[in-house]
Amino acid sequence: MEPPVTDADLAFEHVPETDQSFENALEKARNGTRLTVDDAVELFTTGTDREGIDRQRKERVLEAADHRRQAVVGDEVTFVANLNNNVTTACNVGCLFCNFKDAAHTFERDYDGLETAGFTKTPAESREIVADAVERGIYEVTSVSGLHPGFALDDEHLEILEAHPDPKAVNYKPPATYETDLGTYADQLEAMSVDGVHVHSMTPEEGYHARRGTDWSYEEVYGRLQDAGLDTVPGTAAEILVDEVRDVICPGKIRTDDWLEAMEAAANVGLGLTATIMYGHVENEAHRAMHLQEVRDLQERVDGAITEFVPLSFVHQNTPLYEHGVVSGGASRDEDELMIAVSRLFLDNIDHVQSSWVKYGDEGGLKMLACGADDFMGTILSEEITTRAGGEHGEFRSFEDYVDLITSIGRVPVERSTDYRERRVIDPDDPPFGPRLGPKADGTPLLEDERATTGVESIPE
Ligand SMILES: C[S@@+](CC[C@H](N)C(=O)[O-])C[C@H]1O[C@@H](n2cnc3c(N)ncnc32)[C@H](O)[C@@H]1O
Ligand SMILES: Nc1c(NC[C@H](O)[C@H](O)[C@H](O)CO)[nH]c(=O)[nH]c1=O
Ligand SMILES: N[C@@H](Cc1ccc(O)cc1)C(=O)O
Ligand code: SF4
Repeated sequence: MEPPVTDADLAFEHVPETDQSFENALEKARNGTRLTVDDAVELFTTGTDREGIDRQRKERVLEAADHRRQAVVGDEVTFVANLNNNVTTACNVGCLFCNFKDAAHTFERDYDGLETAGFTKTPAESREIVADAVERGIYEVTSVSGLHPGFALDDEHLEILEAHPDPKAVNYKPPATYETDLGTYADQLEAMSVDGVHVHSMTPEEGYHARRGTDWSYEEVYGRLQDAGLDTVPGTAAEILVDEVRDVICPGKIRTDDWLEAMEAAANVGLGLTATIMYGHVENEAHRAMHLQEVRDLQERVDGAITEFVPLSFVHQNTPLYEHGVVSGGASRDEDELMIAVSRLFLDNIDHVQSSWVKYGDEGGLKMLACGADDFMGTILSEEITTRAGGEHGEFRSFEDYVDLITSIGRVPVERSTDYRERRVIDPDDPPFGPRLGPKADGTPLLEDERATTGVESIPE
């Protein structure tokens, strides 16, 4: 066997070295001049002229980002009443940062090994889960899944894959090979479209899977998905948009150019987008800055279709990267704060920066709202990706939790739709707080149910 790669072995072409100074970069950030990659590197590192993070300089970066947030979006902190309904954990892509996946062969009918800990849902099961949640008042379903070899876009795609001369080469096995029939992407999207609920699904990696073995363009694919009920696309699978980093953490995944092409195509057919970065593993500050540049450029090309930027702090505990000793942990709190702040300052064409309580917890999440973030994610009801990687911040936040948390830092709680077009300011003195924007949202609180009882933190004083 090959010896494991370690931090020390990673000789990247891109390193955090610049001709810029920290003070110049900060001055530009404060006066609103568009930042360059070098400026961002200076801010991320709090100056390449010094080793480690300089706390005083860091505070000045955070303050500049907090001012910018105030100028762009004011004091409102938004969140959405949503549900995560991921369809399957079966995936053979093998990303080394991921513990959401389970080897696809463990889902086959004739597999006789240990029962898989993962799941596959039929379209009918998905529909029931979404219908229950809509009944409780949610109005968005986020659905991201493993790349199950039996998953195809629609019946026509299935026929093409069936006729393929080398199905293995296109990561295809007939759905009948598997214990549970998950239907097609179109079936799942149609099933989840209950009562006009907003369906946020089909990352660029899933978009790629939905066209494998065909000559369809991403426009064709996203157009068909939209017809089946897709409303917006989560910009995950971005990880770090620099191929030398992808080569280490996700060699089986689509490359940077493919990710950008898929996002642009989704926007071209009229779908809204979010964008993410998954940071805190092997990448350095130059990679983070280059990623921000890719996202800012993409936002120009798609004419503002990206509604929010979501920094996802790498959760290391149960992942191959950590278990194989490639990394010794995730991002530090200082790095998390700087990630949010530099995102706010660099991405001058994206209005909203999300603070993820799944990744940072309540206390950490509130801190991020003072470092440039203005959105606090959603109620989600269920969470598998972070939890399976070892995250411990739970799977649910109620509207009561949100109102308590947001008012505790003197900001204004606002319920929003996924695309931010609908907003409702919540009066903290007038409970119950909702949700109220959904088809069945009559203001009744979304109470915690048995699926969502793990690890919900108490609200900080
Ligand atoms: C688990 S995948 C599911 C969708 C699809 N398989 C894909 O890769 O796009 C969604 C995203 O979760 C994030 N993710 C996975 N494992 C993570 C971890 N350990 N820490 C933080 N984020 C993680 C990654 O950014 C990944 O793109
Ligand atoms: N940040 C995470 C999300 N974000 C999704 C949001 O809840 C919402 O769907 C989005 O803001 C739509 O605009 N979801 C997760 O499951 N985990 C996260 O860490
Ligand atoms: N589900 C992803 C996060 C995510 C989903 C949708 C988004 O729009 C943004 C982020 C995770 O847990 O890592
Ligand atoms: S991140 Fe997505 S593609 Fe990669 S292994 Fe996990 S589920 Fe599969």
